[in-house]
Amino acid sequence: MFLSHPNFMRQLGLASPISPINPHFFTHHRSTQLGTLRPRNQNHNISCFDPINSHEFSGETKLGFSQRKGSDFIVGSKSVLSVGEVLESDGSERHNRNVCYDAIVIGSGIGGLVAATQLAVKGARVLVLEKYVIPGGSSGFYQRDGYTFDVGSSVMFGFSDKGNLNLITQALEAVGCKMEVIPDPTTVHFHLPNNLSVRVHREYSEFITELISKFPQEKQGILKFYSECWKIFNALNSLELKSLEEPIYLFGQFFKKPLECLTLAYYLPQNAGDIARKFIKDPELLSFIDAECFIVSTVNALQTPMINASMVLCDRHFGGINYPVGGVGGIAKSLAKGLVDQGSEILYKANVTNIIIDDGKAVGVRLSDGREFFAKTIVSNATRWDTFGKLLKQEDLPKEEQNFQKLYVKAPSFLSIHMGVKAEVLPPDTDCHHFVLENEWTSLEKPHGSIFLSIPTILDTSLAPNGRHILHIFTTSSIEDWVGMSQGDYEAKKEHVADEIIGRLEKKLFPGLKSSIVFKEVGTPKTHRRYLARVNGTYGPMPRGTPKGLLGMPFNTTAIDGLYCVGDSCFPGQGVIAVAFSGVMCAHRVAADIGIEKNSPILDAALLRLLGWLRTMA
Ligand SMILES: NC(=O)c1ccc[n+]([C@@H]2O[C@H](COP(=O)([O-])OP(=O)(O)OC[C@H]3O[C@@H](n4cnc5c(N)ncnc54)[C@H](O)[C@@H]3O)[C@@H](O)[C@H]2O)c1
Ligand SMILES: CC(C)=CCC/C(C)=C/C=C/C(C)=C/C=C/C(C)=C/C=C/C=C(C)/C=C/C=C(C)/C=C/C=C(\C)CCC=C(C)C
Repeated sequence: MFLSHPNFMRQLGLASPISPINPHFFTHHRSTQLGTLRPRNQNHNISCFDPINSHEFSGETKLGFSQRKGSDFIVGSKSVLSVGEVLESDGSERHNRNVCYDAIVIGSGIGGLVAATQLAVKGARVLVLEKYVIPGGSSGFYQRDGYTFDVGSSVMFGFSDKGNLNLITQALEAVGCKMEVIPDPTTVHFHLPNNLSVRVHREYSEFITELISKFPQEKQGILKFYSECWKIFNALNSLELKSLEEPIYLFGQFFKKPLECLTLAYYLPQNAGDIARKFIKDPELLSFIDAECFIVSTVNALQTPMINASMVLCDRHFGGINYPVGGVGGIAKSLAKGLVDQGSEILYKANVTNIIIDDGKAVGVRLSDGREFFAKTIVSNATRWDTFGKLLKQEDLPKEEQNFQKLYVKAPSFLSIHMGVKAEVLPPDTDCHHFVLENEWTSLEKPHGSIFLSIPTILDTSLAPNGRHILHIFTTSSIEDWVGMSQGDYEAKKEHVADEIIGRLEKKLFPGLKSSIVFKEVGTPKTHRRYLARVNGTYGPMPRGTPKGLLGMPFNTTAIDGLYCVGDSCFPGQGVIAVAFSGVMCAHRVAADIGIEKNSPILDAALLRLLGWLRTMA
């Protein structure tokens, strides 16, 4: 029912229940029968996913890929039956609790995929269970009428070939993949109140010169604030990044890089707005710093952890923002393929409804169709609210989760408009990414107050038909504004709000925009809730008040033995690079717990107690 719903099909990029996003993906699987199980036939020489000329799923015999139960797909190189299942002589499947994986990962967002691939390369047997039909979650893609749209933002941090913080590049490299990227000369072009226009150039000196030219009286303040960010970024960039919950690594880093670790420990409980106020007095410049933080945290600078702010305000100049050729969706596809190449598996259309607990330990999962899978550890890439509110049927929320929910609320979702427009509507030299807040600084955090706009076809023309550009417009929006109305009212409201937002962009940036539209599709928080399986369509946690920097953010372990969380409701929060780091940390902690990385139970217990205590100070 879910799959055949017309909106669902349209969101997926499927014209009808059987027509594919990517023809190669489905055609080959439909041709395979459950009964025609093929022997394992690995081919590790397959090159990485090429999202444009996509044939990566085309060789079902290459990857051991088969259709199951008429509609579900398991991708893996071992066999078409998963390890927890046994084929009976009558052809039926039964589940075998004795055969199990090292880890089951619920969800294939970038957080889940990085955790899974990192574990797989350490030698673990991993099964990823994804509710949707392709990997990536909010970093996925969909195709329509010759356009390839990124589901979420197109601004990719951590995708350079430099330093230690290029976590997307490293995650791909770990599984033998490399994607071609296009350097973005401008991270974002701000269009702000009082006609303040600032371009964040790739070159740090150009950006600083431009900002100082707008606020000459604050030259020293600007230099000091951004230098403080560099101090933190350089400290981060000097560390080997692994689990901060694993004492042998953590103490080892303190021993090897004491100054850098102490720098990070010092800034861990601090927020960017407080530090900016030490050096800057001009209220408009402080509002600009708010906008700088808002675009990556959906809150102002006073609520944005200084470590996170430094990470993004510097990486954009250090490694630069780089866009993957063929679209953001190629990252998840490459990781999923890399996972399979390592001998692990991914099962699509696998909706986990329960985490199975045995004697207080997470031991397996149950799907909506009744199938069960078992593993030594369970990693949830669903949000913490979904994990503890839906997948675990516990009466009492563990104390740690109560604390998390006391400190953090669900960040709003987005209204997103994906459009195809006639190319001539864009003036020459239009930047790829824009942030628009026209009149009042006070509207920054209000629903629909500010507008994000990405035009990825400025960088990669292959994403749209000839003579067309993609405009991906989004603005924060809450689910409360979209529920409790008839379907007709809902559709009318979507059209009305989208028209208003497009009108604002027409006035501010592109005269004639409305009449240049050749394709338009509008998604609301309900769309995000439905297709990303995220409660209220939220894009992660947002501090309820003023946080103590990152101190209150939970890491990956949970109060349930054997259960870990990964993704944006874990340290360090929202963002592809942030969830990639959460995946790296999670894989390291899980690997230590299952004995494939060094561990020390005594130090573990001491560190976990210390971290728990530190969080209570947040
Ligand atoms: N430019 C950018 O930085 C950018 C772009 C896109 C996304 N993002 C970020 O990515 C972050 C989210 O990444 P993430 O890895 O935490 O998660 P995600 O929401 O992207 O992916 C979670 C995946 O888990 C699946 N899932 C959830 N519940 C499930 C269940 N019960 N059974 C099976 N599958 C289930 C979903 O279908 C989804 O594919 C967001 O914070 C967003 O900021 C950032
Ligand atoms: C443990 C203890 C207690 C202590 C110790 C000390 C130490 C050693 C520490 C350490 C630490 C660390 C390592 C940390 C780390 C961190 C990190 C890595 C972080 C990161 C972060 C990131 C982020 C936040 C990101 C984000 C991003 C985003 C969100 C993005 C988005 C985008 C967008 C939306 C775009 C826009 C668009 C337009 C404008 C159009």
